[in-house]
Amino acid sequence: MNSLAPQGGPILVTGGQGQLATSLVKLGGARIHRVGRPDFDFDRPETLARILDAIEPVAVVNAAAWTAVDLAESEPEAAARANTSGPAELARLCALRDIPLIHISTDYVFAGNKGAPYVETDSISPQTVYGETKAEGEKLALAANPKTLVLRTSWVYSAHGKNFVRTILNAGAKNPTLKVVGDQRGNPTSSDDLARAILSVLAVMEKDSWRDEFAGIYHACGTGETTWHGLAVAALKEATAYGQAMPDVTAIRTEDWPTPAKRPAVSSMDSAKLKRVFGVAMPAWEDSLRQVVKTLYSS
Ligand SMILES: NC(=O)C1=CN([C@@H]2O[C@H](COP(=O)(O)OP(=O)(O)OC[C@H]3O[C@@H](n4cnc5c(N)ncnc54)[C@H](OP(=O)(O)O)[C@@H]3O)[C@@H](O)[C@H]2O)C=CC1
Ligand SMILES: Cc1cn([C@H]2C[C@H](O)[C@@H](COP(=O)(O)OP(=O)(O)O[C@H]3O[C@@H](C)C(=O)[C@@H](O)[C@H]3O)O2)c(=O)[nH]c1=O
Repeated sequence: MNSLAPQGGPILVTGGQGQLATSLVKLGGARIHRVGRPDFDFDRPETLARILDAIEPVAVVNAAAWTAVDLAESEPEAAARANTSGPAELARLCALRDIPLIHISTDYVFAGNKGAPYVETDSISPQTVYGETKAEGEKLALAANPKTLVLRTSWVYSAHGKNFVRTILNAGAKNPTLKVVGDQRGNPTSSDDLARAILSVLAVMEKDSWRDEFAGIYHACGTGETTWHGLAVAALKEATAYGQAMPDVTAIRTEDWPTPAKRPAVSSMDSAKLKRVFGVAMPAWEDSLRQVVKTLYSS
């Protein structure tokens, strides 16, 4: 993978203490300038221009989002400010300043019934408020700034922040039995891998200068697919190397774990375009999971 040249202007990363923003800070070096609330707040759109003008970035990565999938069902306006109108305004302000924008989106824009990994040209059909607000955000960001790349990722986990892997490891440490949905499939993605991919994309964009064909949608998720049950079992097995007891993990059906938001059944995505255009290959999710579990138990 390409790495970002140490010289060059600042890269603005939104998303505060979130998973991806934290990985970008950890891996991106001195050029990464992370912002979060209250300084940069999609609920207060006037903060956006203020930050852009204070930092004068050469590129922006928007890793800020409303990611509470179930809560979005009852708080659609707040979710839309973070995922739709906020990113649209950010894209508009970037366009006025001729700044490329990498905007992060999700597999939950898809219905989950294709029966094969989704490619970028497949039609979207979000089933949740979170998915709808992200889908609208993609569309408006692409329309507002001709230098927008939308990177759709999925099932993001890391040693920091709130994510399914950490939730399951905590639950497994306390309970001898767990129940996890085994009929939803997707591609687990390490936030460190996603950060490395984004840094490589930025490096190519800088080295080659902007080309119009860079703009558009890309899928960027861990290689290989599994179920939430498969991910839970793999994480818990890795943790046994660090003295954790292995609980009994039962695979259940979606209807046996009722949630306000209806998640897609199979939302796997094909990341081949990212490799084709930027030379970026996403690592196998099992290898990255091993690293994350190691980090969690060594810290
Ligand atoms: N997590 C996942 O499983 C997946 C995530 N994605 C996408 O990847 C991107 C990064 O996700 P991830 O790092 O996991 O998310 P996190 O939930 O870890 O972090 C998101 C951050 O966004 C910030 N934020 C939330 N609302 C607002 C707002 N109104 N204004 C400004 N900032 C806000 C918060 O930062 P603070 O409060 O610190 O300012 C929060 O820490 C998002 O676009 C998400 O939709 C896609 C697929 C899967
Ligand atoms: C914690 C837990 C969850 N589940 C189920 C609920 C749900 O169907 C599935 C996933 O759980 P979560 O709610 O943790 O994951 P969820 O919030 O749906 O994760 C999603 O987040 C957003 C931000 C994205 O963009 C998606 O790519 C995806 O990562 O697992 C169990 O079956 N057992 C459990 O113990």
